[in-house]
Amino acid sequence: MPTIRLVDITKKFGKGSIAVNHLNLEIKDGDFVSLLGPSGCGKTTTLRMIAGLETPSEGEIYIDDQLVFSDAKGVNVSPDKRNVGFLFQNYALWPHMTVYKNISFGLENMKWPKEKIDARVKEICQTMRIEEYIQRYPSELSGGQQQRVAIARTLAPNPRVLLMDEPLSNLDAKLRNDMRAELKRLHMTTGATFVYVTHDQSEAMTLSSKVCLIKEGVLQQYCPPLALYGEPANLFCADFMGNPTMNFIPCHGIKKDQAVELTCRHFSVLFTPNQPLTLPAEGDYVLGVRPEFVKVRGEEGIEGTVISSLPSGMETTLSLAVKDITLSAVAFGSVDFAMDSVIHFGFEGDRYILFDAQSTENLGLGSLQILN
Ligand SMILES: Nc1ncnc2c1ncn2[C@@H]1O[C@H](COP(=O)(O)OP(=O)(O)OP(=O)(O)O)[C@@H](O)[C@H]1O
Repeated sequence: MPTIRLVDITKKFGKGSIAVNHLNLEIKDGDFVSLLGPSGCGKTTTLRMIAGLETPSEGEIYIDDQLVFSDAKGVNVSPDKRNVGFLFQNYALWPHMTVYKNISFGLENMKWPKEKIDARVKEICQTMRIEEYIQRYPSELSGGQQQRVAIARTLAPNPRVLLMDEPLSNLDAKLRNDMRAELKRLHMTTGATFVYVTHDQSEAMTLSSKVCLIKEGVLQQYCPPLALYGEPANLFCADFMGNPTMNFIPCHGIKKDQAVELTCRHFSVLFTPNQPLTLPAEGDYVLGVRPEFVKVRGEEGIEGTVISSLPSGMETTLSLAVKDITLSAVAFGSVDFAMDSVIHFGFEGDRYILFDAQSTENLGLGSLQILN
């Protein structure tokens, strides 16, 4: 049973500007969904429409099969009746209240009995590992501790759905990592549905069970993060996921039975698709190669010059030039390649992607064989 369903949701601000364009999305019970995309693509607007803080221009929203918004039927359930919790970037705790009071206050407003409130506050403080700060004021806590209190406050009423808008963006890198792990653990233990706005692809990648990648208000792809990484729907999705980013090599292709001979300016390769493809006799393509699939070898393969080599301990990121084509490569382990040295590289496996140069769509995955 889906928890949240958006049906053909559009949001227009003023006259021309369309923030969200005919969005259809089904978020299943217990999912951890990230709304991901560049600044201004409509992530926050989408989250706020689910919460009831923004009114869609068109479409319908269901939460737990209850219709909470419909322009056609004139339904618009108020935010406090949607049984969702929100956590925003500026999670302002009440400075004049202790941690205990910050958490209990909302429950008191909901007319919970006193003993139940007390038990719940203690329980949630234990879950968030903030029991020892229960009598402190926010000013006596670190940023990470304050953030944990804010999460505890949001989770206290047991919302089935937790909506979060870049909740970690004010924290430093180390704390952000700790809080990511905390959120993931929390998602497992509460069994709640999390909807999480971020513009950080690595955050979406590591946290979510599904990623909803949006560009200019239009949904590009909605799938588990590894599927988005390995089988991006188009060039935009491929480029957005991964760091260093995917190599895109423009080429001209001529069909050879099931395979395509690709001429990429300074070298040619034979692309053999994993599944049969229907392709024209000739066409323009973009070959997508993840940096980890550029395999640096001894003396065989395509010749490249090392522009830069960045060993980081576990892996080494290389920038290679094949005349005027620049490629990134990631080699496992700490290997320092000398600047300007000549190396050779090849291709292994079957995760290379053929994109249509015009439509930018992913046509299929396959393997590569160097021809010259
Ligand atoms: N109240 C508003 N009035 C007019 N335009 C708005 C309003 N709120 C958002 N927009 C516009 O709608 C579009 C989507 O905004 P939104 O805040 O949803 O993007 P976002 O993906 O969350 O961006 P960011 O990552 O920068 O927060 C943007 O072009 C924005 O300028």
